[in-house]
Amino acid sequence: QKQKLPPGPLRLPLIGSLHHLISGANPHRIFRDLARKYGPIMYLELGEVPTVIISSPSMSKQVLKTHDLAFASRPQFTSTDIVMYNNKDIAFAEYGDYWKQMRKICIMDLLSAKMVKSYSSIRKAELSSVLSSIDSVGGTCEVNMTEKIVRFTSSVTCLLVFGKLCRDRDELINLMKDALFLVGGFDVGDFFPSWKLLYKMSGAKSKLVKMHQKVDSVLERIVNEHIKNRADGIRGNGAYGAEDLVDVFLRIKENDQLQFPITNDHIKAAILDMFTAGTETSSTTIIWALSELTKHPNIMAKAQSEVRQAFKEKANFDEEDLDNLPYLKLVIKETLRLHAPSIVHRECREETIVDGYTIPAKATVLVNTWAMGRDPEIWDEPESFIPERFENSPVDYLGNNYEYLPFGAGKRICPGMQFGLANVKQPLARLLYHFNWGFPHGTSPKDLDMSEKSGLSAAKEKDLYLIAKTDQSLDLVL
Ligand code: HEM
Repeated sequence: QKQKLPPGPLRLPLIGSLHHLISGANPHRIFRDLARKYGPIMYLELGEVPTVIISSPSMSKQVLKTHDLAFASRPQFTSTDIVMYNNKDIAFAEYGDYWKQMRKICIMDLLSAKMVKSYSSIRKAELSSVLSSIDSVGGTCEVNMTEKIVRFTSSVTCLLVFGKLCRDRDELINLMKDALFLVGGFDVGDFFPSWKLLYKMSGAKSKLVKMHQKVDSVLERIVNEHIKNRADGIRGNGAYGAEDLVDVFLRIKENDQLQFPITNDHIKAAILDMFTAGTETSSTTIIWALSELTKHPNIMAKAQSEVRQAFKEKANFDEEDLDNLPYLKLVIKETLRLHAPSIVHRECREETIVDGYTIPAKATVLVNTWAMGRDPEIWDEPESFIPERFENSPVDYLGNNYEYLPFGAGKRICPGMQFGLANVKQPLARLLYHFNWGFPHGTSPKDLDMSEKSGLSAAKEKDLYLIAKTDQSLDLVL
């Protein structure tokens, strides 16, 4: 029987639909514009790779719920294969028993609610140091808030993963940043998997291999230090005496019931996931929220008044109290509508019929969550930042509302959701509590550039510079 592929633009010989991507615009915008013409399930060929773009809630539900199992794999890229130890991590692993084992460890042992709570002291201490550094500028000079926030989320991840053994933190953070950059990029060879020579010719492969060797030697050294400490009877290398994530893995490694025994490579790959999947996503959300708040002074005033009221006469900034900030929660939800990671990547495991169309096995399936977050068919005034739209609304980010999928949905939904939200909520609350915010001299909210970078996390392209004046009348110290 002849396949009926979804509709899509004309494909050129050899390059298929790749010419649509050469304009340099962000892929999520290009796909949104094409979908307006060809519909919410659209077929492209990016070089040799059959690709299906999904852009509506009902089609997303088909892919992420009705046929969840058929779409539970990830496309495999040269870059992740090299950097992630042959995709031995969680985020890029193919669907199968190995991924199931690693994901279970991630959910039960690394990112459970109990563990997320136990990371609170790390968050608090790192945040205090960021706040003091902002305060030290004294409200006179502009502060690069992008730099401060990226440093905060990377430091929290470093301490969480490597504990006290995270000695050369700056070096490690920079190294991870480089590795992340390489993983985020497409290589031309990924579009032409049968042309092996292209990988070599593009030069990207040798760059990746060199970077991987550099990262690997640092990670190997740190993992081995943990192994030595364990052999010497030191069980908790964590920043505050408990286990760090490498300790947790080494403990699990000793369990001989595991279907796939854990090696150093598995540990290093999972560690890299914490940086690639967890760090930029959290910092991007904080930066966008702060940008939207400073751009909208009325919303800022409302959120700030809620935070200051909630912590009035408190002795401490306890994480439990952050649950009593309903307006801040709406601000975060609205930020995640407009500025969530742009596209959810999946791979079709077996030929599947969706809405009467054939999705071929091995096709890459991209759910354009960014486009749905701004679809005028779904949202009133979709381009405006209105936290109140989520007030008394049942729509949440738990993966059941297919118009709003900041953490994805189904089998591969983000396992770091609670950790990510904790990493976003606390810094935002404290930044609003302690400081009054303004724009650098001569600029105003309308000058704030809100364009995004290309890339999965849809981060803000230009760094956010603000003036932060410490409000001396408040009870809590930095
Ligand atoms: C605001 C913060 C975050 C956002 C918006 C976010 C978003 C996402 C999205 C959209 C996916 C793809 C889901 C899918 O395919 O359906 C994902 C996957 C993933 N995320 Fe997050 N994430 C965040 C924070 C974190 C954190 C803090 C961690 C861990 C430290 C983390 C670890 C992961 C992992 C391991 C995966 C892959 C899961 C799998 O393939 O089974 N994320 N995330």
